[in-house]
Amino acid sequence: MIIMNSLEYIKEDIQNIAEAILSVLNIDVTIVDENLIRIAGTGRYLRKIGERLDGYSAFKKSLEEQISIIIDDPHASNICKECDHKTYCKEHAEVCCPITLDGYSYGVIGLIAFTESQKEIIRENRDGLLNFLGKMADLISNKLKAQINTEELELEKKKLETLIDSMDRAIVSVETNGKIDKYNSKFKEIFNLNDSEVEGKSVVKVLSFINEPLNKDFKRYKSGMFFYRKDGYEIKGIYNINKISVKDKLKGYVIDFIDKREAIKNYNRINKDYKIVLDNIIGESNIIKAIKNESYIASKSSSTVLITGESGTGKELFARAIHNHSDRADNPFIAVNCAAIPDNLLESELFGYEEGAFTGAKKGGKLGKFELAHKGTIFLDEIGDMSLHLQAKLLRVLQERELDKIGGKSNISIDVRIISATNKDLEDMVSKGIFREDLYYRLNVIPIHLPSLKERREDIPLLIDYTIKEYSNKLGKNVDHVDKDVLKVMMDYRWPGNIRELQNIIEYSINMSSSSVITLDSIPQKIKSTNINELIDDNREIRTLEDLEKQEIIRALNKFKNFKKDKELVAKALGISRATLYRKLEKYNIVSK
Ligand SMILES: Nc1ncnc2c1ncn2[C@@H]1O[C@H](COP(=O)(O)OP(=O)(O)OP(=O)(O)O)[C@@H](O)[C@H]1O
Repeated sequence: MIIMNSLEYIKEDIQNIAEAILSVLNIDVTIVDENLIRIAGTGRYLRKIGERLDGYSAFKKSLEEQISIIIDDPHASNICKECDHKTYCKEHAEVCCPITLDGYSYGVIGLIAFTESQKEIIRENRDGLLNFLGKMADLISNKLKAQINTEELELEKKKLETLIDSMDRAIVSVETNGKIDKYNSKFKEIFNLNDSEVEGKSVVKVLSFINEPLNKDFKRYKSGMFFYRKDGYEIKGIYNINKISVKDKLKGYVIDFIDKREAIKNYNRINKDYKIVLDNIIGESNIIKAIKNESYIASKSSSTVLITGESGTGKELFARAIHNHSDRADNPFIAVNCAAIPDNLLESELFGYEEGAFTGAKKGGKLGKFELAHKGTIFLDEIGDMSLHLQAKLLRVLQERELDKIGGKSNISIDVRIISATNKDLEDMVSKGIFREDLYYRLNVIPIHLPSLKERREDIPLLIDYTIKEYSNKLGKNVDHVDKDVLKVMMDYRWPGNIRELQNIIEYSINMSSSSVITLDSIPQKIKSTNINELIDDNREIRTLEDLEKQEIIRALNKFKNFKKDKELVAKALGISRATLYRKLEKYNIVSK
């Protein structure tokens, strides 16, 4: 919208003013705009509205020099002598005055005498008329100012409305008595309301959960969780109430609301540009290529995926890429680290609870990660750390596709794809009875095993290159490669922490580098002497040989348990005879089928 700051836009008012002046003074009036185009006029000037005053004239001088001019004797006037219209001018006298606003000329208003008697009026009232015309010019410029202000306000209002309407937050402003004043479209949308249910209504009638914070305990509840129900429609989210004060006087409130599920969806949408896809995962080794291929196939299915691999091998990265290639990509990807949350909290984190489920339960209850991941993917990282109690609950969710919330009266059906990951040997845990076998099979429909970095050394140069770029950028340095000695050391190193460790080492080295190349001087000491470090780095408890032997036998038995000639295969795999195998089973008290 362009602000209409020209007399053209108030010409009707100006014409009324011209006619009013004529009726009082009985002298013709004409008004031109900043381009000397006549926009109002009386008498013979009425027909000339819209015409332009060409050439030099008193009006032009008045406009350009912002001065009032009075001509009561055209023959003696210097202005008239120079005027381009002098040969056919029928004017006997004139008074004109510039219309200015904020130092800018918007036009000129003039009184014109076409008869001797009109000329006499001008002559006799020179000062009075000049003063009067000045007042009329002010009247017009004030009118123009009011018009500009109104349009500016209108423009600001439109901008604000558009801004507020395009927000992904619902917003409502209320007066001090709680009456709804303004709201945006998102507000109606998330609460499933139409204008007639909102306009002028009391906010606590529309949203009962606002009653307490607004009327009882503002300090305590100025933000909180809400649960809203209307005709079978339900949403949960978070509200914030802000006071609006003018000169320390409370004038009302602005309340904003976030629909939790939508916020997560939007988060995912916003991050779409940075969404990891399989092509962005660095690695050209055959093994990684094969895994990318398996992952792509897995992304097109809704079966569970179990990603195994040492810490830092990219399990979460692959899980995200699988989600992003799937038809769930527009819905949430929710990652939960089962090892990082204490067991009693993990249950409510995963499954949520209803309001009043237990002492200390939050008002409005809590949405569980499974609910948040509805129609998307949940990534259960470190699944091997989940307690048996929660394993049983998870199994139920997998089997029934329903959630049984703590304190919930009814079950909630969910549509979530499960990808889990672990760096533990789940099969071993199953054999020891610390991971449920039935759950293991449910989770492991599509197994993906990520190799450690040392198993795909050919990818190390690529990863170094990529990571240098990433961290050089982040740290504002211009390091761009490693020299050949560093490359050799890095190719030989054992990388127990895999890619995460490689990132850590590159970040350190970039910090230590003073040129564009990373040399042996800038890399950490620990990776320079691989062999010694292998010994130092491996902090695992030393196990007895008997213990190791027992574990390997159990592993082999598990591996071949579904084969007919399992004992023969086990013995062969262990490099011992069947008789020795039986002896050892007895020795270690291992019961097998
Ligand atoms: N192939 C890869 N290309 C680029 N970066 C990678 C690659 N694989 C992993 N990374 C990066 O390495 C880091 C560790 O990856 P991620 O967290 O996926 O590993 P993880 O196996 O899930 O680790 P943990 O078991 O410790 O949770 C992340 O910063 C990730 O972006």
